[in-house]
Amino acid sequence: MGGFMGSASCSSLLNLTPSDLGALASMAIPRPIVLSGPEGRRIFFKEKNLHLYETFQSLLGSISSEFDPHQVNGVVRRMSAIQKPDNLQFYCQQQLDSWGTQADLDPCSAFHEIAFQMVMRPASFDIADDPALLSRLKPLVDLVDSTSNTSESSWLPNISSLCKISASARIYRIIQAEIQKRRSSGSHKRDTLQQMLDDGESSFHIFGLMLGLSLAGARAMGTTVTWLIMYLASDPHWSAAVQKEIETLISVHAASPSQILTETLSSIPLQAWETQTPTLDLCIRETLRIAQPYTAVRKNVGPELTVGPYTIPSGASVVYPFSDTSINPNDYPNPMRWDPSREFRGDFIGWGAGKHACKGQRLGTLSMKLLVASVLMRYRITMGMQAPPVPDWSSAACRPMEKCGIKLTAKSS
Ligand code: HEM
Repeated sequence: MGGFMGSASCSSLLNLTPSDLGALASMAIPRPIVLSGPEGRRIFFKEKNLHLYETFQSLLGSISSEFDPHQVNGVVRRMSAIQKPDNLQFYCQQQLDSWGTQADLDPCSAFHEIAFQMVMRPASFDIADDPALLSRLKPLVDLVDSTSNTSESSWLPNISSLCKISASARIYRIIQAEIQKRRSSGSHKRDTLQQMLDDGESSFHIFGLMLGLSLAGARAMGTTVTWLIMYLASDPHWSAAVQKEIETLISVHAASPSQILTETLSSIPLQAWETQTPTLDLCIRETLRIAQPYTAVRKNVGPELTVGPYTIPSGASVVYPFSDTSINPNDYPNPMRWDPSREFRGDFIGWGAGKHACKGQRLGTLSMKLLVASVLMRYRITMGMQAPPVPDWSSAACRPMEKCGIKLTAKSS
């Protein structure tokens, strides 16, 4: 299977002229309040009147009036039966087969495609198995996602809402067609789409789930796994330690020495992935710290809040940039150095914190481990650089600061 990348731009979806854009840009809304420091962080993640979902509603525009991210939580919980290694490993194998014995990859896209597919798999087997459909869906989700980013949208909600409404409407039509197809085929699959249909959920709720999962999971996972692979490629010590750990896992679980790699990786139980890969866990944690330029957003839905000498009015938007701790030299000396053995002095917020902490942590971690294990066991990875690349914290896409590529060469060739 080849890749399924495509692109859609906001103005091409909406047919906006430059003067439309200018008029929309002039309709600014108040800037958000930025919290920082240990006390600001504590309030941001613990204060019950700071709502995530209220923010979602306003960021996604009017089409999302039925969008219910609470439901995403419930579904992610129900997904646990589906997030098994054998369900996900197939996609790593497919993608790696398409790369053959040698591949020069763009780090900004190669692993994002497979992350999108792995996140969609528990949601709908049909969507994840259809490269053409993924090619149509991913650029639209990317568009909704990019315009949802608070640091990049410059708080111009009028433009971004229009983009979101248009892209969301297209996603809705795609999902609706999938629902019709599943209903009319009479087939009964063991995915979340089927569970929701069996529970009598509306098309709009199913759309909300699909969009919610891909927004919450796909970009974060694509970015993290890309950086994890780039750091391992640049660090022989940690790369060797991770490989050794995976080899041990394989030797314990392989049915026979001749069993093919992909079959063995699929048959390693979830519990073993979760408890017997401490080195990989350290590498993932450090990558989440250094390569996640995320800004969390909330809305104060309660009465005004007092933070030291400051007031957060009712209705105000509040943000917490992860850079406040993740790359703060007081919390992490030499913060841009990737060092999985470092001591964590600040609060680790790689999966968020408090009641909105990531619900896809297990699925995300398992998917990343499977992908890294498949790549490391099959290929030699080189980056052709003296030093590891540096993540650009000024862009939500977290591109490397300098142009670089990932070269994979099959170990057997
Ligand atoms: C490496 C992969 C991932 C990373 C780094 C990540 C990170 C995060 C972070 C930092 C938050 C907190 C956001 C905030 O406080 O505003 C969050 C929330 C969330 N994540 Fe993830 N995530 C990942 C994968 C996934 C996946 C695969 C799914 C589901 C398929 C998922 C579902 C969610 C959901 C539903 C929430 C909101 C939880 C709530 O509001 O209670 N995430 N994630």
